[in-house]
Amino acid sequence: MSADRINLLRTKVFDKSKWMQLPRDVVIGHDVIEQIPAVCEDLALGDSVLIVSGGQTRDIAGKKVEALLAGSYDVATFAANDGDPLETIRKAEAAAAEAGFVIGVGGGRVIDTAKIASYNTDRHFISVPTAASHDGIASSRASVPTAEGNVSLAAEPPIAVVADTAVIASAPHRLLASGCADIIANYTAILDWELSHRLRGEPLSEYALTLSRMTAEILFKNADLIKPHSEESAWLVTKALVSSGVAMSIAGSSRPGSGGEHKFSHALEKLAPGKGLHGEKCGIGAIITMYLHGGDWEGIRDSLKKIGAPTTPAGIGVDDETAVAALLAARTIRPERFTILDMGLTEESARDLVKMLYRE
Ligand SMILES: NC(=O)C1=CN([C@@H]2O[C@H](COP(=O)(O)OP(=O)(O)OC[C@H]3O[C@@H](n4cnc5c(N)ncnc54)[C@H](O)[C@@H]3O)[C@@H](O)[C@H]2O)C=CC1
Ligand SMILES: O=C(CO)COP(=O)(O)O
Ligand SMILES: [Zn+2]
Repeated sequence: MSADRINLLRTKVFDKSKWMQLPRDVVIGHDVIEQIPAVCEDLALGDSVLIVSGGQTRDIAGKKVEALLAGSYDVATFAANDGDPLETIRKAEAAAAEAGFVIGVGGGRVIDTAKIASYNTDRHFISVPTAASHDGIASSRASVPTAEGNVSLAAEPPIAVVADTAVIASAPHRLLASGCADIIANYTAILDWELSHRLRGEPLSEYALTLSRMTAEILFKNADLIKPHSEESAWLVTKALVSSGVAMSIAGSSRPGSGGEHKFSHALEKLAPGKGLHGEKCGIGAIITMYLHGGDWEGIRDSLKKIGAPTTPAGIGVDDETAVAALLAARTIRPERFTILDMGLTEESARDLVKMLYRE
């Protein structure tokens, strides 16, 4: 190797720098919500806390967290309502600026609101999921709906995750199944990432990719064990969701967990707002994108079925024509994120795919 080439490689190696932020304390298990005061004390985050939760999730666990901390901290609360997400985030930021640290208690929307507000006000954030419905529990990204479709924003990765399996197992099974589908979608997200790497030279993180794939594999292999209202299932899925979020934090983007199937899901959210949960739509999308990649699409469909997640647009109250429109509109969502759906899918093919792959 010439001296010039060696110097070039050296420069490349020494120029490289990356900052990954990962959770410090991850506490998962039965009744661990009781350990929140100990976690806060261990991390020495300050004297005042903002607890962000939703209308329903405040009753499910938010009030409990408020009561547990009331003796030792100055506690303020914020309700992440169903209104305009950007407006909610702005208000949450104003509230976070008055507190020493932030705790998000709820589903994906609440946790995203709390983690963006924390990031923008430079506050530490603790993630307390009430459902294993999404892999944003531990990630450093937030997915926020806008008029142009969901955008992926930088967000505060949780310094701690406290996931109480008793709370999570009590949630409707649909939420757990949706979280499983969000993880199973990692398979196709990774294939899209590799495609973009080969075709466009997009940088790839081997570690993030491997962790994301391994997480999907563990869940895929254990699909038979995922049962409604079982704490063991809640434990298995929550661990996978944390691991998938860590993969995103390693990558510094949602790439390891979000490809064409997510663009399809975001397009559906625009075309049929409120129909289906996030993970449900991603799982349905992954059936088609896996087929387009030439992979085991039937395996994806069958594991979703086993877990109890929907496998057709009809399963979430969406008609086939809307699914076709979402497949075609996927390319308009985050066009810089190249996926198999950005390779010239025609309307005729989209219609054929929907007819062929979405049969009960
Ligand atoms: N930041 C990231 O990396 C990621 C973010 N997301 C985002 O997360 C959101 C999806 O999260 P979801 O949790 O599916 O939606 P969500 O936050 O809207 O929650 C769905 C419903 O479940 C209810 N719920 C939560 N816990 C419950 C419990 N224990 N019992 C009964 N009901 C309960 C909520 O009140 C809500 O009505 C989307 O906005 C999505 O974009 C999804 C994946 C990754
Ligand atoms: O949902 C995600 C990973 O599961 C990430 O969300 P985005 O598709 O908005 O990046
Ligand atoms: Zn997702």
